[in-house]
Amino acid sequence: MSVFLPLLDAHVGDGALLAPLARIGPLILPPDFALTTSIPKNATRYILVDTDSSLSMDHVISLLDQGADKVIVPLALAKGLAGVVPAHRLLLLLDVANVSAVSDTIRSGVSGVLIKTPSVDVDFISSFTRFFAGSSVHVFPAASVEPPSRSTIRALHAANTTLVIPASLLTLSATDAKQINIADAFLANIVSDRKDGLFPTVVSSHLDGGRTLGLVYSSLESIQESIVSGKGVYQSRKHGLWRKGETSGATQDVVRIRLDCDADALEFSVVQHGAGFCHLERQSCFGTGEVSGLSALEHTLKSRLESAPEGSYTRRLFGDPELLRSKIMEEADELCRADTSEEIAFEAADLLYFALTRCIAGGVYLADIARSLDEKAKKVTRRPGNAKPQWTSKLTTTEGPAAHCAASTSAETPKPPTRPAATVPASATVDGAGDSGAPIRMRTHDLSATTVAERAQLLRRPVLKSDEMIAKVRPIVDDVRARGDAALLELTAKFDKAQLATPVIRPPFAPETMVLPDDVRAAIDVAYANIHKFHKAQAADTTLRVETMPGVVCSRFARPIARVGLYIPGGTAILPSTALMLGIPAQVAGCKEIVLATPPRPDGSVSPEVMYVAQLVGASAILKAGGAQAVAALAYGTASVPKVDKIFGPGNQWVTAAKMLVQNDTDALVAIDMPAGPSEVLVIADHTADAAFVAADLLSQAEHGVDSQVVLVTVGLPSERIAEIEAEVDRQARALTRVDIVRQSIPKSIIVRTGSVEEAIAFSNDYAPEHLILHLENAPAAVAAVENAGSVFVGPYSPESCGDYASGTNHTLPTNGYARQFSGVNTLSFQKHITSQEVTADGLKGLGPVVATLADCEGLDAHANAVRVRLRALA
Ligand SMILES: NC(=O)c1ccc[n+]([C@@H]2O[C@H](COP(=O)([O-])OP(=O)(O)OC[C@H]3O[C@@H](n4cnc5c(N)ncnc54)[C@H](O)[C@@H]3O)[C@@H](O)[C@H]2O)c1
Ligand SMILES: N[C@H](CO)Cc1c[nH]c[nH+]1
Repeated sequence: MSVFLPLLDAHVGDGALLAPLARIGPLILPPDFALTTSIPKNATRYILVDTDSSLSMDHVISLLDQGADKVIVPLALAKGLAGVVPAHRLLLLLDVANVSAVSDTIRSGVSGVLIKTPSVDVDFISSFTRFFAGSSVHVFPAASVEPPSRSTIRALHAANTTLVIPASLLTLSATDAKQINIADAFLANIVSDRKDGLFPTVVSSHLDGGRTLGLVYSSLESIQESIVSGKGVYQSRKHGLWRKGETSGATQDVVRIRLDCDADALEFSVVQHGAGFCHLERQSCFGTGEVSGLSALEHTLKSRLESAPEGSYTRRLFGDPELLRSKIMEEADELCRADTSEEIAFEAADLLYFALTRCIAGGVYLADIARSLDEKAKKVTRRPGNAKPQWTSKLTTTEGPAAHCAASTSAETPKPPTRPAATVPASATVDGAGDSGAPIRMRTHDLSATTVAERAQLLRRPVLKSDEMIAKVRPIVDDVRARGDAALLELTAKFDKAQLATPVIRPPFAPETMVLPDDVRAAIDVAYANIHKFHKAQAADTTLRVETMPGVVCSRFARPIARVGLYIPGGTAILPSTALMLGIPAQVAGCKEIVLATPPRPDGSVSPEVMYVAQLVGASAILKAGGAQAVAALAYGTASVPKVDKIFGPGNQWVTAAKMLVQNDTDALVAIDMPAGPSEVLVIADHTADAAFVAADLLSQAEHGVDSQVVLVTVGLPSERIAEIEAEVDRQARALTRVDIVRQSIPKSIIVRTGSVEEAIAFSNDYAPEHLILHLENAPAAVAAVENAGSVFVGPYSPESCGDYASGTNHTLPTNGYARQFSGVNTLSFQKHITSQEVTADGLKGLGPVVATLADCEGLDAHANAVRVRLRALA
């Protein structure tokens, strides 16, 4: 049981308390601060969801999934969560007045309670702990503004309760009338049964599964210093204070300090550096201290990475990632085929050797793997755990088209691993082999039979609520804002699995980073030319001048936005086309700083296609980061990332929410292009439509992401024709490399039956699609009725793909119904307009009295005076 629990909030000063507190027990944190990277990795986190919080049950569960150890929730939430979340992860937040109102069901569904009381009255508190026999009871005197005394902490502990102390009452300095030193609080209960007053202290190795390293002694002074410094400091019975490793270099990082059950001995869990803990230069004072098994392998691999002898096989593996990959696959296969227990152990050992080599090469150690396992064990939401199709299919090596760019790269060029291959299973073959799942179907609705409410429901998109997403991205944005590059690099390692030395690269970009097959380069060049031509024609490069009255000339002229950030998504697909669509108008508009941000691949590189486009559009920097962290870095700038004035580009919900968040922060002083979201298309089809064309158009958007939505609006089509289109969707979908994504997006999509072109267009105008495709007998005539759409594709030979890549129009378009009020990205999005006016003396004689009268009317004398003082001078 902890001696006390600190309650922290996002305003915990400079954060100096965090690491020392994390060494001595769990931290209580508010939800928006709980998962930020400034919380030490070794911290045990209890998240306090206060009574006035609007957090949903799903959100609370997601906090546990993301690694919170426990959540402390009010009664209303506890009622829903008890039985859903394991009791040992759930604590109940209660006001002392409501203690007796807690039902037995709730009591058995939680492992403890945090009770808010006005003050600390130990007798009173003891009287109600019986309601929670067998549970942990934490007491929070919410109104208290004075620090607790050590005797209060002791008394509460004796009553089997733990005191909660807000961070504002805790200090690293000496205890005074306003704050208590954290070591004083931690040691409030400690008693020595020795004459010299010291405490026996067991030192164990955090990395070697808690192996005992030795026995030492601690004093109050040494413990205090260890808590604050995080280094192993003890009390030598002969020489006084002993800072371990001060002379030998064998220092220790303290991960955790614990008191034993009767508070007369301690355990220090440490990471030992140098020759070892023992003065005989051994790991442990008990035995020779030689490590074996996985720890021994880790030691060997680490030293091989630093300096492997010539001819070492491990050295060859570190230098040849392809060989290492093949060996991992081979050994995994052999392990699955092994029969006897001996064979299984033998093959598993081989697999672990290659797997650990992969980890060490990537800077990952056993402790990181253990941490990841622990994090996974904390997840409350379980996945079905089905194998990805390429591992269940008999045909395991089908290469999807995504492999094309890399596959056709010349032999000398290192083959860039294409991200889609890693995240999207290349599962299906053209005949759909390997996938015998249910038909891939949309839901059909007849517009004439729907109520007003049902119609409104059809117009909605299947996206998460933006306020929930904003709450999720806020800690990431705050972290990058506070810690700049350090946070950016950590988040990139976390979410994109790339270990970078620096997040930014600047031109000239190395030619070997842009090596492309000839056909890909030529296609990019044609797309560049078309998009450039169309966007150049949009540039506002002449000054508008209008003489509104004699002698009063008003003008308007455009200037480029100086610094722009262009987000190029990279989670599930590489999108050089988006780099073209954002980079070209920025270049045409004359923006001086063009920062292109995109998530790096796990090896830290950016795809050669995106690199090539970056060079074509004259990017001044490439930020190798994705998600909310990239958006935050662009908005606030870091030591290496230039701050920008406007952020453009599509992205997943993390990107979109972060854009919305920074846009609303006046400190960031940053604009965004539009609230873009998951891709969507609405296709209107009549009797002239080709079923295969229609199906292909629907799927071209459905493959973008699981949250993409596609809508088919039919005009007077009988059921058999609709069935024909549905069969085409199913057949074509099974042939796609991204069939797994389509399987999730298509069922969320709809077919809407209408009786006329007018009815169909009216529905489309209400839906305001990002893309509108017209498969109509007289498609060009229908365009006149289109009121709301991002971009329109007219007639059977205008697939949306042309606009996505190369016809010349832009593909960064408003989604989620925003086409009602936003245009797609265009050259003017990168410019701002300045107005000016020049009024002659005669002009002022005519206009001045009008202005003065209006200023008088508003009671703004100084405004009127600015005119009258001149009119008097002219009189
Ligand atoms: N409207 C358009 O013009 C257009 C064009 C192209 C793509 N898109 C859309 O862009 C999106 C691209 O999404 P994507 O995921 O492939 O790439 P992305 O680059 O938008 O997102 C990847 C990043 O998301 C972050 N992320 C992922 N999971 C996270 C988590 N759990 N916590 C915190 N951060 C997390 C990571 O930092 C990662 O780098 C799709 O929805 C697609 O439909 C839209
Ligand atoms: N269809 C996307 C816009 O919604 C853009 C895109 C990129 N690559 C292919 N298509």
